[in-house]
Amino acid sequence: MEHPRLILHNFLTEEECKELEFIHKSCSTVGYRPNVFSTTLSHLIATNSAHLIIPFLPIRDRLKEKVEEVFGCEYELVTEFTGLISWCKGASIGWHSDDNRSYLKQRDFTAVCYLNTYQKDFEGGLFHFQDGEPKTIAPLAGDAVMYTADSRNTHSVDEVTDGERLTLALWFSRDSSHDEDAKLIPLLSESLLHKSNNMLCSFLPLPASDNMYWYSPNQDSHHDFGFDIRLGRLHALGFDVYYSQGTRTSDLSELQMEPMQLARGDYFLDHKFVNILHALQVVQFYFWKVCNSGTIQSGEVVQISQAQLEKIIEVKSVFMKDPKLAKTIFRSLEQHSFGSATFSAAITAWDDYSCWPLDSWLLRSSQDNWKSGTK
Ligand SMILES: O=C(O)CCC(=O)C(=O)O
Ligand SMILES: [Fe+2]
Repeated sequence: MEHPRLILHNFLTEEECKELEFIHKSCSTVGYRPNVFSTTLSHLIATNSAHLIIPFLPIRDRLKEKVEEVFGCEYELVTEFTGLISWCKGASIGWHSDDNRSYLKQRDFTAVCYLNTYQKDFEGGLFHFQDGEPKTIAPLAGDAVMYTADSRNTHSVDEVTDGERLTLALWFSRDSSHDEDAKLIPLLSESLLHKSNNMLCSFLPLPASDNMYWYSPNQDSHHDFGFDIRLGRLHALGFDVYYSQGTRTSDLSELQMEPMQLARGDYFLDHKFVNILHALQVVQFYFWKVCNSGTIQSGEVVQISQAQLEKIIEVKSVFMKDPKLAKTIFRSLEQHSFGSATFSAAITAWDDYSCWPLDSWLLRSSQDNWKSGTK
């Protein structure tokens, strides 16, 4: 093959795409390029969200097997990197091959799964190969593209002009010293060991350092411009954030660890979240699982007072220097409806989702999903 590559339609189900989208919109941090956001497996473990790596594992194995088969690999590959990557308005990448840096030479194969769809969820963002066929790929949720990481597959991605273009990206290597599992397993056992007995079943997120969540239009982590992406995502979905103690005593890195409440219009949702990351996870869970069920009833809400409103505005002035920009960056082309009663139901459902019994986890980790990391 002059240009070893393959496109597979419907490689992922719609449900798999939606679950990964939920994880990304709950947990992403600022990425390695402007207007790009990423969620890595090590980040999920480090933020006490290890249960969220589970949906990745079977997909990762399926992809690796497919790549080995398609490219006729004679020995087993290792997964070098697995991550969710989203490109928002303004993101693009010029012609390159994926092994074009000295520290990327171990990358032999690339697999990109599209988790959402061109002209439905975002505008722009077409993928092009420089030579050979197919030349241009319009991302379609569920499709996977696989290619060798060398210069036979030089490619580019057009600038995204609206919405958020989301992919699951993996790189595979022949060099077993670059196996990402070898890094993840110690992190994972550490994270599980530190859970006290009565916490075994619940994963409450622990935010990473606050600058990992700070979007800045010109890539410096300057807190005078840009916004906190957790608040930005909440804001784009119509929520404000309330800390009962206000912001006077805390800076951003302290505040992100504090319990808080969500506000919407002139009322509160009557629930205390352990921190802003927890609130974001529940909100994203709601929009993934519940909001499409329709009926909007009034639920448990509390009227906001003037003094409380002032605290909300204060939080915004710390976390969001540029609210308009946050809405542009995280604009969804889909419309979302919201019902506070169905939201209460989502809080309970989310507790079940984030409750991963340790026994079955350990059982699973000793089985084939992790075989390459433990051999
Ligand atoms: O998202 C894509 O379609 C490809 C992205 C890419 O080329 C890269 O991350 O190296
Ligand atoms: Fe690339």
